[in-house]
Amino acid sequence: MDFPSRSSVIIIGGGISGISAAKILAENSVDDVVILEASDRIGGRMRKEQFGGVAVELGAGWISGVSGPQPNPIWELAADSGIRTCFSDYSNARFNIYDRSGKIFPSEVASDAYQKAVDSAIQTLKVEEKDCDEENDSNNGDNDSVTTSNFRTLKTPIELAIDFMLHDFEMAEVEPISTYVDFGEKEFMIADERGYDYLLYKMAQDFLFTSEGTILDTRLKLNKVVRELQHSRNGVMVRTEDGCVYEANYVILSVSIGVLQSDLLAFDPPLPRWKLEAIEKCDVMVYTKIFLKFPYKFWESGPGKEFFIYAHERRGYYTFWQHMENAYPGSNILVVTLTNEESKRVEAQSDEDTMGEAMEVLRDIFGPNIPNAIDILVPRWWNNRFQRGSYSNFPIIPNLEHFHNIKAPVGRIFFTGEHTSERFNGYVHGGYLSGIDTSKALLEEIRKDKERKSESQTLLLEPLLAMTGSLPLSQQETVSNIHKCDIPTQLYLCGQLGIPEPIL
Ligand SMILES: Cc1cc2nc3c(=O)[nH]c(=O)nc-3n(C[C@H](O)[C@H](O)[C@H](O)COP(=O)(O)OP(=O)(O)OC[C@H]3O[C@@H](n4cnc5c(N)ncnc54)[C@H](O)[C@@H]3O)c2cc1C
Repeated sequence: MDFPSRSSVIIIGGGISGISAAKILAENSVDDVVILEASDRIGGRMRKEQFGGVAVELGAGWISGVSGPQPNPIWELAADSGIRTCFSDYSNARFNIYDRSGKIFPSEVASDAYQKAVDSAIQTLKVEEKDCDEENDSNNGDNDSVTTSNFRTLKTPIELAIDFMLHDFEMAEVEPISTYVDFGEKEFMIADERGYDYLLYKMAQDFLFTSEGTILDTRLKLNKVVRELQHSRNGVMVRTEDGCVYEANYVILSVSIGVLQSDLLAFDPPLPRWKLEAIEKCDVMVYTKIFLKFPYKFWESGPGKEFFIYAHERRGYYTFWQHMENAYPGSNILVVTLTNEESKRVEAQSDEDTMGEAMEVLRDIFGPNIPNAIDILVPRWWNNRFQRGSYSNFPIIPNLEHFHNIKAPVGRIFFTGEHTSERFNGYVHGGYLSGIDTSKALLEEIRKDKERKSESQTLLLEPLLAMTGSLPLSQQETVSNIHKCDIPTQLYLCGQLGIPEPIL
């Protein structure tokens, strides 16, 4: 029988949180860490793909909050790696709202609508705050039902505009206000052929890759879909879909909140109720960027025109558009962002149908004579079983117990990932910082464990040595050398010698 390979720590998932966790462990001399990654690459939700002649970011694309006194740490990593970025300001989108006849809302209407949306959002916050106070009331899972039901039936232009601002707020809901408080407001977009995930490869180059750039497969195992985690007496057994078994003293689980909510992973013993509740309470946002390539540019691309909004009665229907001229001049690519139910609907239909719908919208805005798109790229984050959504979305009013429980370890399984970041959930920097925090917590646990072991070793030795004289000579030698053995071996010897095991 093959024994499972054993290491100090297994990290499940090779996104930014898993890689930053591995880096901290490597820097602290925990050398036998193994990363099991389900897909054929590292990066997770940082993912570029070639489309229309350029590298587009299907997942994370922006570095948020780079203008505060203390910059977002990802901004520093980007600067160190020399990755190209460009300034991107979607706040101007509110002045480029088109109705279905292609007319732009007057700027006073847009400003007024924006103010009303802010007021309404504040109202919603108050309702959420009240809900939070009544925490134990049953939750029907429809957090924004007040907002949605109030605005779905409104039809006048100004009300329609408010609705689209609220949609924008919904998208922004994932951006905890604390990000701006800490790091400042400005956002930069990745505009580099190497992609956002290049930062991860740079970060991992010393411990996951050889100097020639090939993967150190003792440390990083790709295409390993973990299906089961089983606590054993002094570690965790991890089983993958291809039938392999790995064992470690500890596991860091960095899969997304969507995966935790799905049935991809089985736990033995099952996760405790408090953990399951925390996982269930966390919303998963689906956010989809659809890329369309055109033979030539027919949209405006001057200052303040990077983003535009389409106002349709159906909220969130091909609402939020961006051209890629700033990032990739001459690429003739438009991006439209969908969220939640619209994302799921579009994921379920053919790309051809999606292209047809998007073209209809663009013809409403720019008239019938614009050219057809020549290519489309529709990422499917919701249907990807290694993601099941785009990012976590906590209620705006945070519940500290919830945050505590979502990241708290269960036995020897430690949890990390953007959803475990109290302040920056939903973000790349949330993932990055959570990986660091989790590794530090694990290092502390390893230190305490060592202390406990040396105490219990003494505990074990004392009764054994006291008995030495009464043992036959052949066994006395075994006992005098027993301190050289690890605890499991000592326990085994106790059994062999008929000495009762001390309670450790
Ligand atoms: C469309 C989109 C746009 C975004 N835009 C931005 C943005 O502009 N700025 C920003 O800061 N953030 C953005 N984000 C969020 C950001 O991408 C994430 O917060 C961050 O990348 C999460 O990192 P993570 O390590 O927590 O998780 P992940 O990147 O999801 O890493 C988890 C890893 O676990 C692996 N895995 C899953 N299940 C298993 C299993 N059973 N066995 C083994 N491995 C498994 C996955 O394949 C994945 O590689 C965006 C995300 C999306 C999807």
